Amino acid sequence: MLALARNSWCGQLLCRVANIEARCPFSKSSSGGKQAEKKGKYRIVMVRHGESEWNQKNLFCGWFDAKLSEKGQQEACAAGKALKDAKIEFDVAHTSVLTRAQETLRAALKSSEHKKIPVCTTWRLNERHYGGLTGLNKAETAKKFGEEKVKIWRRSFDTPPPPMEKDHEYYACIVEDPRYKDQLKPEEFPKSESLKLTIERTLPYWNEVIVPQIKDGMRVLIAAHGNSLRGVVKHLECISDKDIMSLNLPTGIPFVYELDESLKPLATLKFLGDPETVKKAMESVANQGKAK
Ligand SMILES: O=C(OP(=O)(O)O)[C@H](O)COP(=O)(O)O
Repeated sequence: MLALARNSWCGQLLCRVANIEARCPFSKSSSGGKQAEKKGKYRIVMVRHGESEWNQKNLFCGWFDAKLSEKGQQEACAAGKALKDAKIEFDVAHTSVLTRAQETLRAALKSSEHKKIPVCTTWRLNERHYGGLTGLNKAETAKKFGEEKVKIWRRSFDTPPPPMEKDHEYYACIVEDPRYKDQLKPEEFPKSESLKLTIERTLPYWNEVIVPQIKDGMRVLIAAHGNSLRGVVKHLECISDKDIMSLNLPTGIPFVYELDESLKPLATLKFLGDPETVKKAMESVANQGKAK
């Protein structure tokens, strides 16, 4: 069953050839000083895309296909430089179907002067579907519904935002996007997703496509989104449903996991960036839901 599913997902992947230190302040164990980094049997690197035009305007984005802002493009190039400085190379990359993640991947690989590698795209790495909130300003939504409510919509584990109905301004451009035609039946299309639901469709791809590649010794890079990556981080680090609420991933700063033979992280995620910058960027993401 799983093997079949794996083949079918692989078949659906749009694989193409692309031309393309700081510790995480989130975890107590991440604040440590200058101990030598332990090297794992395997390594995985992930990056949330650079700032998008909708991140810049502080809008709930989800499956809307926003492009990178100019700052986001610079962040993507800086991510590539950080990877190059850390001498980290890849054999394969995975990304979502959304332009902001793909642009980030392309720019990062280019600025790191990386060799051409296969790039696999899948809707399973898409950002969570933000439902009826899509296109709304986060601060204005907090003013209208209260910061607590917005925090629940943004960060609770299993409360999805209100559904996106057919008359929603962005319904048609998302549901009728031809990139989903062979991947999702109309009835399978999410109307909104909690982190739990996002994990339920991301993890099978992680387990069936990415894990086998890592175990085959391939060096893997994932360029995706704030919440699809929070799901992967939650899974890898076995973070509780409650504690995951306080993880806010910054845009455009790659993070690395050293993994043991069973793919258990040796330590929490390590950002390739200045600790103070990473901390501020994480706080800034958390504060997007404040009424201001
Ligand atoms: O589309 C989004 O995420 P993305 O910018 O990582 O793709 C969301 O709007 C992120 O918002 P959140 O940080 O309020 O969950």
